[in-house]
Amino acid sequence: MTLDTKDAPKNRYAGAPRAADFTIDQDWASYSAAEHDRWDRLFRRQLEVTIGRASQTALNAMAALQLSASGIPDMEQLSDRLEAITGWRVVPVAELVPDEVFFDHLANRRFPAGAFIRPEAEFDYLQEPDIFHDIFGHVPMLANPVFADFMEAYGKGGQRAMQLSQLHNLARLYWYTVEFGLIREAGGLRIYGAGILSSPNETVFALEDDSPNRIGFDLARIMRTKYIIDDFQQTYFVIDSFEALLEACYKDFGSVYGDVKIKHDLEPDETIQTDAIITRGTLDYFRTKSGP
Ligand SMILES: C[C@H](O)[C@H](O)C1=Nc2c(nc(N)[nH]c2=O)NC1
Ligand SMILES: [Fe+3]
Repeated sequence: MTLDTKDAPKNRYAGAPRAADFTIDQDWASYSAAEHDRWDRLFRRQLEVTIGRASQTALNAMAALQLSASGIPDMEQLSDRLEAITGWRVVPVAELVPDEVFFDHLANRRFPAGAFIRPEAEFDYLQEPDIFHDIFGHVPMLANPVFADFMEAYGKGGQRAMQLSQLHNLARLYWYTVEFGLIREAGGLRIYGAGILSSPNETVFALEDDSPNRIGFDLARIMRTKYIIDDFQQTYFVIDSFEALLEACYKDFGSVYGDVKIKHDLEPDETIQTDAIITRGTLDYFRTKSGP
């Protein structure tokens, strides 16, 4: 078994022929033994750290979708299992797609997943979403009917937000829920955000470190809150249930955008009077990071 040779392209799908909707052929047979082995090691490590920390919804869905350490999933076969549960399919793309393309796929219950797997050199951390982040992090939540409705509604909301040029506000909702969301469950706070679920260190940090704030979900507050893209989050927002999240998003966003537009943006570590503070963070991690 040969590990990635150093001159292996970082993303061998980068030049793949793509359709108008940016989808490509996953060409599952072209994955190397080294790539399948990397999936298996990522999967085993992450499953171990997510047990007891991930939302029960996500863990149940992993079993229902037969996600396992048996090599990189074939998105067609995985989609057939997912579609039978919530009507969603996973479509292969080479890399990040333009926002309007992303929203159109979500609005049609298609989740664009990167077909490439991170190179060995980026085993622990990579910036853009690869197949492990997209399938281990995002797909299980799409097997939950309520969350599946929320993601479709988000796709439709995205197209409108672009017309109203308030996409940055909606992208913050995606960031603080779909990517970095926490939920209150019987056993305490649990994780449903894909960006956390696919990161071994942030899975522990998000629930157990004293540094970050943990604040009750508030739609307009979230739309005003800037976020960090290259480190742990300084603030996590907590929903009471996926039903409550969906309910909150059935509001007319037009009026919410109006409110948000006239108020100033909030820093990622800021807390305000109206916050439902669950844990007030020490922010120590960030203070030490940014030097004495
Ligand atoms: C829209 C969303 O907020 C974000 O900007 C995007 N995410 C993604 C994207 N494209 C892919 N493939 N995966 C994403 O997660 N394009 C845009
Ligand atoms: Fe993601």
